[in-house]
Amino acid sequence: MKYISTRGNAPELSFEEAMLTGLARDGGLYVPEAIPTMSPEDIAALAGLSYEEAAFKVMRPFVGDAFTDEEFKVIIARAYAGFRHDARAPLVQLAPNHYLLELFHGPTLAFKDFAMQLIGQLFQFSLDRRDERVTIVGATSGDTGSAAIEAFRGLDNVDVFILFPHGRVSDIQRKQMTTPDDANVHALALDGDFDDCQAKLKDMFNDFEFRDGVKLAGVNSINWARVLAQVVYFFTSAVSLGAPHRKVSFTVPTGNFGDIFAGYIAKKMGLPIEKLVIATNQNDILHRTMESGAYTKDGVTPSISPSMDIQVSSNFERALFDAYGRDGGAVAQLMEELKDGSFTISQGAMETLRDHFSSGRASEAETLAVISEEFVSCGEVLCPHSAVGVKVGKENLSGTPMITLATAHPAKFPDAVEQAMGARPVLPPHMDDMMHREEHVTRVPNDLEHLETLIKERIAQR
Ligand SMILES: Cc1ncc(COP(=O)(O)O)c(C=O)c1O
Ligand SMILES: N[C@@H](CCOP(=O)(O)O)C(=O)O
Repeated sequence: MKYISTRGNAPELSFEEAMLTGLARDGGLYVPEAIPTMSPEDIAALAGLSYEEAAFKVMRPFVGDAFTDEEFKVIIARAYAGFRHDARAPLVQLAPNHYLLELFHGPTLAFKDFAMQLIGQLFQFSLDRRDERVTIVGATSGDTGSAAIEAFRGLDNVDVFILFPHGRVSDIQRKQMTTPDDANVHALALDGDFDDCQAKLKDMFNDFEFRDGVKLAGVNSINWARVLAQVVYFFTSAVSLGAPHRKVSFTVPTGNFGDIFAGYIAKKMGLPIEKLVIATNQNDILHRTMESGAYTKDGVTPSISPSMDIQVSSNFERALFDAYGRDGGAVAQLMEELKDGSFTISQGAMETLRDHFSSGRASEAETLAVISEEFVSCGEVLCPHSAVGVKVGKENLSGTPMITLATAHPAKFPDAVEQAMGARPVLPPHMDDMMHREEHVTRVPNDLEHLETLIKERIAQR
């Protein structure tokens, strides 16, 4: 299995190399050269397996010879051992034909744990075997950061620097990132929004002297392994509702487009998915793009679903790559145009995108209303991101079962939930003293040179 860049001008890599490399050297994102498929019989055979067993079967073909079967099984087992629900990703019913996939039972209470816990194990295995060390820099709008810190804290051969937008994450999200006191964890509060954090991260990858000097690695969904791990729960949830004999649809609260892209990969692998619905908050660039064919940046407005406050949606590039017939030159051209704020997608590519994806948006008032309605109607307390999904999912109900992804635990966003339903959700016991823990954080300007210098100094001190 080889991995190629969406911009067509970087070396082809193995799974392990692509995982440790992060961004391709031409600025693109790695994708498999070909998507392995599963037959209806293969998919049917997932029924009754544990989450870990299903994960092995779904991901194995992508991994090639990087790990033996036994090694990969041990890695998967360790990754999910810390989840607080036996099913890992339980499905609950909200209404006739509408289901909620709870993805917040991992250690940091968001869907990011599914991939990050696995990546943490994969990195440890690879780095130990190669006797190497890396510097991970991550950009976060709130959830990726804490998941990465949890997965890599305390390791000798990894430093983790997390850039988060100062003042634009919830208090709990910030505390999750700033209270670990491990020497290899560095929380950096950047003066800017998430797009600034992600842009700086990509600038670091494109500065080859810095990148090679610190051995930069990425654990955002830039990293293919992140996307791959997220493919699994599309299979397990669909199979539990009757796939491959019955089609299902998914609605995915979307920001950086990694999660819904994982659903698209599941579909390409053979999972019978009728619709993949992109659900956006008021930062609705993806919804506007699906309607108009023009991807136009419009500034980020802070919302009550802060993890989705994104305008430059990194993984959309992977979808464009396929929609343009895997023409890396065409994608590179669009990304060049985006530097001036927008690009227009060709009619043919838009038709391909619309074959797979539809979209919707939820305003702040609609998000709050859904939190309250679902609590009253079925007792489910939604986080604001999941509520955006449920609102859009409801609008797309048909004869096909709809699975909406619940991407975070409501207790990560107590203010919004309290505003909606008048009560504050409770943190799980392992986090209940979170607000009283001491914070370790450095405020940083939105400046590449400053950030690179700081990172080099911190590494030198270790
Ligand atoms: C809670 C939550 N929901 C939804 C999203 C959006 O997911 P994606 O960026 O994969 O589109 C994020 C951020 O990634 C998130 O943290
Ligand atoms: N919402 C994310 C943004 C980064 O997304 P990623 O999937 O590329 O890591 C967050 O919570 O940080």
